[in-house]
Amino acid sequence: TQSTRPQRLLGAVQKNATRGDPRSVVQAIDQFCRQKEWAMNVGDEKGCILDSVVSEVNPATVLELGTYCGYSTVRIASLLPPHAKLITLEFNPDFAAIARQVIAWAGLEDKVHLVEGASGDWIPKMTEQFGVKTFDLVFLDHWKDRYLPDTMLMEECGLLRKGSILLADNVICPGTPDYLEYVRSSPRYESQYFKSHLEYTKVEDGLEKSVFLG
Ligand SMILES: Cc1ccc(Cc2cc(O)c(O)c(C(=O)NC/C=C/[C@H]3O[C@@H](n4cnc5c(N)ncnc54)[C@H](O)[C@@H]3O)c2)cc1
Ligand SMILES: [Mg+2]
Repeated sequence: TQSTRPQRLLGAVQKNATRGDPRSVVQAIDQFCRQKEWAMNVGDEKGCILDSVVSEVNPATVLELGTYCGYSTVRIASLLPPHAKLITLEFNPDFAAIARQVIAWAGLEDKVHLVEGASGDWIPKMTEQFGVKTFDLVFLDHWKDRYLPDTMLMEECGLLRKGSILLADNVICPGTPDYLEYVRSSPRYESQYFKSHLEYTKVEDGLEKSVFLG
């Protein structure tokens, strides 16, 4: 039977990356996506912006919405301080299975909790299930029409505190117009746009960093 693109991406990691070396896992995926098959990872260019925000925030608790194959999960987890926790939500079981193996190849299982399920169901359960009071950093990279409802849900559930950072991928391409309008016009957020390109292409895209003001 035919393999899937995520399965071929995992194969490239297992073939070209060194076990326990997150940077080599990231490099293997970027090489696969540039030379073999495009895939919707945040990529190397926007990935550098993601890295700089993670390093600046130095978060103890991170939520990622939309794991896909675990590329950004590995980038983020590799920069976390000891005892920090990254919870990543993925509702497609096939993608979740691939991501678990990519995260394991990088040797980051202890820092990552991959939850198989939908953000709308799991955001309200974060505190009771994982003992998380608030998130220091949230990386949004799931279906683009879920960014706004999930942000409002996180506010309602008290998961954001004064200074929590939301970092959103693809605010230009594919685009998240309702989310962008909300975080840029709401007095409860201070937003900043980081211009970049759609992963592995010359098409404009960017990340929006929004600080929750409480
Ligand atoms: C027109 C066009 C098409 C594609 C592109 C290129 C392009 C570039 C990009 O960086 C992109 O992130 C995307 C994109 O569509 N990303 C959607 C990513 C979803 C992943 O998250 C999972 N998921 C989706 N909703 C949920 C949810 N509620 N709870 C839990 N997991 C969820 C899915 O199971 C997938 O694992 C597309 C650009 C332009
Ligand atoms: Mg994306």
